[in-house]
Amino acid sequence: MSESKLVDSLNRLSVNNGSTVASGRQQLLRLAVSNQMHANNNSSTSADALRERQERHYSLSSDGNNNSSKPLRNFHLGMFEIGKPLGKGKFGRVYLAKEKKTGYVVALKTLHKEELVHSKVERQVRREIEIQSNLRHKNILRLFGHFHDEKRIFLILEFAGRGELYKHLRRQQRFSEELSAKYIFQMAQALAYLHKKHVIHRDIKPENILLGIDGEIKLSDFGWSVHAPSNRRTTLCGTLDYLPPEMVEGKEHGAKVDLWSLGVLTYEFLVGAPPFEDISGHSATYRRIAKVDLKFPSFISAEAKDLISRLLQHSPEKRLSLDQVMRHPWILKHKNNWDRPGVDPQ
Ligand SMILES: Nc1ncnc2c1ncn2[C@@H]1O[C@H](COP(=O)(O)OP(=O)(O)OP(=O)(O)O)[C@@H](O)[C@H]1O
Repeated sequence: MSESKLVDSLNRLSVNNGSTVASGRQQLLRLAVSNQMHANNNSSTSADALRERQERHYSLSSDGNNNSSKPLRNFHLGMFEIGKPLGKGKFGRVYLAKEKKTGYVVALKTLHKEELVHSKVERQVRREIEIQSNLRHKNILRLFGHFHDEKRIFLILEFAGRGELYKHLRRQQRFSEELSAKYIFQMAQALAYLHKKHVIHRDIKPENILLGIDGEIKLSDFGWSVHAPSNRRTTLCGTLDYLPPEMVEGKEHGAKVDLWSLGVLTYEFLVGAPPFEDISGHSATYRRIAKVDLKFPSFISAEAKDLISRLLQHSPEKRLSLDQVMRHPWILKHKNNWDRPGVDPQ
């Protein structure tokens, strides 16, 4: 199908054609709820059906062998009813879509091959697909499968009903200590799962986190992630504000980079801006990171300061472990209040 025909079909099939932004959001939440009800009513859920189909037809192995992730002619565009665009990525749009057979709602991400080649990121995308499709955790966005046509690659992703966490943060400016603690605990659980599978994410930031229908964290964007054996990793990647000293200084790095970024994330949730941001430019930010030039506004609690300072340690070995994060007094202090109405952003 050509791009214009696809857009045409989008307009005709739009799940939410012509409605206002507010009612659009409600509509999306309803769809996510319908996914959940679907799941509750069937012993074998639609998500399971999608996954089973994927697993039967994609013999993915974790050995990093590229041939193993070649899509067979299983999924194709005709299997989906395409709905409204959910957002725009660097290499194409993301659409709401429904698998016709099961009625299961997913997010379909399109990547234009030509643009991937032009930006020299084909290997990165292949790695993202290989890594993400092997992950199963409630706080990690599922990649059910992928397929391609002549011009585009399509990723079949779990639909995150409450959208980007970044947007909620910008709208609220900063999160309460309760909500921040809840998110950081869920992030620590997701990272513990990844690290156990020897995967380092390396690009943790609010823009790469989505929220599920119950307001739960869905870590996404595995474009910079790597399988972490014992070899050196010195590629400079990630967003400046979240880079740990060892990467700024071009040294080898391991899973502890994600612990540093978790510290930056905790700070940004509570303060509304990352800790080493410097408007005078990149080299000033680099210098502040290398010096761990950390300052707290007065409204941050002593427990939160303690956790952040123990994560933002220059030396990777000195950073807290994920287990220690999950058992930290700041987390324990707020744990009982997480299910209280009014904690989650609306
Ligand atoms: N699974 C999803 N569920 C709901 N909305 C999504 C989903 N995936 C993406 N979106 C929406 O689409 C937007 C763009 O998608 P995405 O974040 O993947 O693009 P991107 O930031 O350019 O990522 P990449 O760097 O991988 O290209 C997001 O900001 C989000 O609003």
